[in-house]
Amino acid sequence: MTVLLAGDIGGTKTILRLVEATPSASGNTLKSLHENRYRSASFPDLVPMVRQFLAEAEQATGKPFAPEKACFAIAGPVVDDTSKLTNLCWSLTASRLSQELDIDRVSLINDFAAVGYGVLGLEADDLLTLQVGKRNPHAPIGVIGAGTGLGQGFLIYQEGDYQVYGSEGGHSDFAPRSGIEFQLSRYLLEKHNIQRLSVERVVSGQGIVAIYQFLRDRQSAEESPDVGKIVQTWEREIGREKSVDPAAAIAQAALAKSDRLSEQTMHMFIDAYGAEAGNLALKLLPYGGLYIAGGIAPKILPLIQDSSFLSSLIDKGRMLPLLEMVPVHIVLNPQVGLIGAALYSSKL
Ligand SMILES: Nc1ncnc2c1ncn2[C@@H]1O[C@H](COP(=O)(O)OP(=O)(O)OP(=O)(O)O)[C@@H](O)[C@H]1O
Repeated sequence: MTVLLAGDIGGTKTILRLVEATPSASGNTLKSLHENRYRSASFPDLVPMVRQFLAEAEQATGKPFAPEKACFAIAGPVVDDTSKLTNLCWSLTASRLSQELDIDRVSLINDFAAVGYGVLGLEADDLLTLQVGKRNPHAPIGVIGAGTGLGQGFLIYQEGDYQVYGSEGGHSDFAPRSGIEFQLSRYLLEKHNIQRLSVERVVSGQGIVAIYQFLRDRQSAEESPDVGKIVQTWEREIGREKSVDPAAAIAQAALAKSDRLSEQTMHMFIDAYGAEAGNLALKLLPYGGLYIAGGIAPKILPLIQDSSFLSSLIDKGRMLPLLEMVPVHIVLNPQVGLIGAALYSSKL
């Protein structure tokens, strides 16, 4: 039996989990021992957070823990086991963490690579299937997920096992497909005074707000006082810590069908999200499955199921019959990255 430490480190929150790994016929059986979540910005570095977590775990269970292996999934690029987090002033290297935390083997992986490992460890209940398709067990698997940003990754079957690859696909160009999407693209280029538009600026939480502002500014529908107030508060707080979450407010108003502008916003967002998932599918032909992860999809499930998500995903002209064969699943388990980090650490 081995004690592992898994972490999912985001710009906003970090979740840490202690896991017991027991060898079994199918590899390792993992059992969660203790878990906690922390506000990332409340700590100057990961080391004091892990020390506090281990002390809390000891207090809660009455026994001390000394993990032998650890894997941290990080929202940002990881190069040579080193990462500088995008939205935090943390600079992490596996060797320093190993030394300061006294953990033999430590690995840092990109958060979307962790989601990639995690999809291999999901149960049927963790998924909602949008399209059954025609699954090929050894074909590539694609992973895409809108949250604070837009993550993309993929898995390729090699030598009897899937190898997982992160990517920076969320930073590829937004490809408008209709008059209104071209107008949105021009609006954002001019607004931010930029030369090119990443798809992440549209397909993410910030994208929901950006689409809302675009539709509001062109007076596409009347603004409701409730949602309008939240968006205006957020706009006043630019460059400061935010006290409101306008993407959540817009999505909730759309779900409740209480605000036409929010409904139009979510319709455009979901259309663009589906289209980008389809772009990833065209590049990978992921007959092993296309997994829609990220924090947003499970929160807007009825909208995704009832709207144009799947039709935008497969509607790629002559390629439609190929994309109809791709199994498409929404990942409902928000801890898929943590599951992936635990699985990865068990193999270190
Ligand atoms: N109900 C909701 N509907 C739509 N978007 C939402 C909702 N609640 C939160 N969001 C948006 O989801 C984004 C956060 O996504 P997620 O929960 O996946 O976090 P994350 O990307 O893992 O971030 P981090 O790890 O940095 O905390 C934010 O942009 C937020 O505005």
